[in-house]
Amino acid sequence: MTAFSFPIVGFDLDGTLFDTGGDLAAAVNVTLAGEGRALLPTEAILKMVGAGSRHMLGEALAATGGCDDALLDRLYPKLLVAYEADIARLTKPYPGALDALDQLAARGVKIALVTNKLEHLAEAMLAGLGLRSRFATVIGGDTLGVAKPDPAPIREMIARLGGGRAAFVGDSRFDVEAAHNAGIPVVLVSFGYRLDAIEALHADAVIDHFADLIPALEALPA
Ligand SMILES: O=C(O)COP(=O)(O)O
Ligand SMILES: [Mg+2]
Repeated sequence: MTAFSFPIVGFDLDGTLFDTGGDLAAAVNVTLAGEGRALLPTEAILKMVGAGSRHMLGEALAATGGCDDALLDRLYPKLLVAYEADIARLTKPYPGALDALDQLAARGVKIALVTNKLEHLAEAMLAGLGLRSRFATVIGGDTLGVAKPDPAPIREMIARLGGGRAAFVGDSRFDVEAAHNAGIPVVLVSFGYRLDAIEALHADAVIDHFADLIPALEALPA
């Protein structure tokens, strides 16, 4: 078998490999309820995911009566406690995600997780689902002090995995920009948590199902 075109493939977590929206939305709503705020529908909360959980909470507070830094500082720890307490209750891999990881691993590809979730929460979620061993490395939004769309997490992924040609798979503007800022191509999944229209993001490829991932990676220009 000839070597796969990308010896390193990185994945975003929320809305890409894992449907985390139910548990994220529950934690946001527990936090809003504790403040006497109105609850938000899951679909509204999903549009707030991508730039980290503090940003998500800020948007949720802004949408339910207002937000300032002092309020966010006070409620953010509560959100994290609520989320970690139930981090893998509704969360599950998207259809075909684990198969795609298996197929890449069978081709000798090194697989990374690069998320804007806090690293310890990403680790807790993976441990809760028994899936940590699928990833050669996990880089969170707080691992380097800068998060996607900064290219640093993508560059760190490539460095940790020994260098070589890499591609990234994500669901949001933050993923496309981080990958392109690091100079690597990005495959966008159409089913994740996205505020922007797909066409506005200029991904190198778009897939609707993980069964299409390997052909999409193979079709990317060398
Ligand atoms: O925590 C977030 O807002 C987003 O996390 P992600 O980078 O895995 O999509
Ligand atoms: Mg995402």
